[in-house]
Amino acid sequence: MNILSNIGLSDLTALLIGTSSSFLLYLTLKQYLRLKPYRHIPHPKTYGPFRFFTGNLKELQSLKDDIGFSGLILKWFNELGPVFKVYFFGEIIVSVNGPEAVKKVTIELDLHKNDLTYNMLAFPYNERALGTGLVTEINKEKWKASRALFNHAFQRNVLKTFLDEFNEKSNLLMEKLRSKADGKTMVPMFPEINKLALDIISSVAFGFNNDSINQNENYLNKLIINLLEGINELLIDPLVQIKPGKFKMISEFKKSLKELREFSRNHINQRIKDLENKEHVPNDILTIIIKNYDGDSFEMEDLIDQFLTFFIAGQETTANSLAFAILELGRNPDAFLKLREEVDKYIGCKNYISLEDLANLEYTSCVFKETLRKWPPAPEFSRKTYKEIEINGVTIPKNTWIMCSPFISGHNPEYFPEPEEFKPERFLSGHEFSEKNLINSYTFFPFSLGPRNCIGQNFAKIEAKIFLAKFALNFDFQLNENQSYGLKELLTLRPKDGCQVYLTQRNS
Ligand code: HEM
Repeated sequence: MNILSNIGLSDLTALLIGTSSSFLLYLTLKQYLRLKPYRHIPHPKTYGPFRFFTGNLKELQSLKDDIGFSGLILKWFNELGPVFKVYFFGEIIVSVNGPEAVKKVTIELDLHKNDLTYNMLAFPYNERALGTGLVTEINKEKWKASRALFNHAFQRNVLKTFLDEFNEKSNLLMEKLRSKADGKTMVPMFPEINKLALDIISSVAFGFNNDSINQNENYLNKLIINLLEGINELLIDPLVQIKPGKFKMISEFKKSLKELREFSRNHINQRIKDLENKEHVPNDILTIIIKNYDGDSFEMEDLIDQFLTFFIAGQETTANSLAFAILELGRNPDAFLKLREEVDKYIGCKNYISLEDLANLEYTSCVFKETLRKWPPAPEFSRKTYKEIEINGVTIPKNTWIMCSPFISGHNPEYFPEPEEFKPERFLSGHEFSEKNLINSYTFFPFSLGPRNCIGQNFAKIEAKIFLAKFALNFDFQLNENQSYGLKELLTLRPKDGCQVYLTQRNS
């Protein structure tokens, strides 16, 4: 007789109940032990019948677009203070805030990047995307070697040699915008600025004329958009891979990634060949990298990772911040007039803006900084503790995912009174806040700090100031009142409705 037939229905039920209870007990114990070392760190209120497990998942899942993840953690910071944890299942993130904490994490302890977050950019859907590029390289020694190579290419004296490209691409965009400046055509500025940023990085970093500004739909632009969308989906929903409704998007993602890597490979190979044949090549960032290329330490796939990294890091962030800048200038016409007064005085009718001219544009710089304070495109960055550490008197265990937030700091009224107001003046030298040293590297850090700060910050500042100056010299504008001023927070922070304006050619 089969042994199972001897077991009655009630025995089976008892067995099932017993097994499930043991499993639940096991899960509870596991979660208890996981949370135990963090019990002393406050966390936001949790909701739902399984909140012991799901933690703060419910609030994270019901994020309002207008606030975004950054707005939510700002709310939690205001409720809980400088060090708090957020958790869902076994994942625990400790948010640390305040100048001392930021200095400790980024400089004094120089913590490693957190592999969990950066792996989603490096190898999303088990495909090689940004791979071991500069942003996503976790191994410190390998990262150091590539950073040393790139540092040279991003020095101001090297960037100076690319000013023609920065000017030329901005002029092209101004020309295109002039054709729409009838006061009636609604112009979505974000996609236009995005194309500008793509064309500049293509030309300055990789020496090719992408010309997306003059095209409605650009091949490279489309591939990059598909790539970012795929990564974004994964970041907000780790279960996306098993959802049939998302299969098409994932397949588009994989196809675009393959094409992008192929495009990069061909371009790099061509440049290597041209250099070997002593052909004339542009003295761009790619040439600098290849000339310094050490075959022992870099493979072609590594170079492709870097190529893609610069395309993405160099485009999204700057484009987002410039779209926010136009939105803020539209809502603060006095600031726009001051900026224009300055560019009229120092640039006037010059078509070419030099580094010396840029140095005179102090108010324009302040407008860019104030935009980055309110709307840092990379609103958080994460690190991992490699040993137990103490921050603000709070012990944080080894192997903890730590988060620092330029967004929280930028909205802290202690350093930035009336943080919701757009006041570029607070960054003027001699202003009471700069005098009191309230605004410093540890309260304002949109480009991060320490060894892993943004290598492209000078690049971004040049691009931003040239664009803003030329825009103010050429146009008057009104915002489309019907647009939302909310946030869209995916991989980066951007204006929800993409900054819609009506342009008119300026009456001088
Ligand atoms: C407004 C514009 C920009 C902002 C706000 C910004 C912000 C940042 C931040 C916060 C980081 C640190 C990220 C982290 O720790 O995970 C970073 C890293 C990086 N950024 Fe930017 N970025 C901007 C523009 C650019 C541009 C124009 C480029 C290239 C041309 C660039 C290339 C990079 C690279 C390669 C890294 C990684 C550096 C490393 O780890 O060594 N960024 N950026």
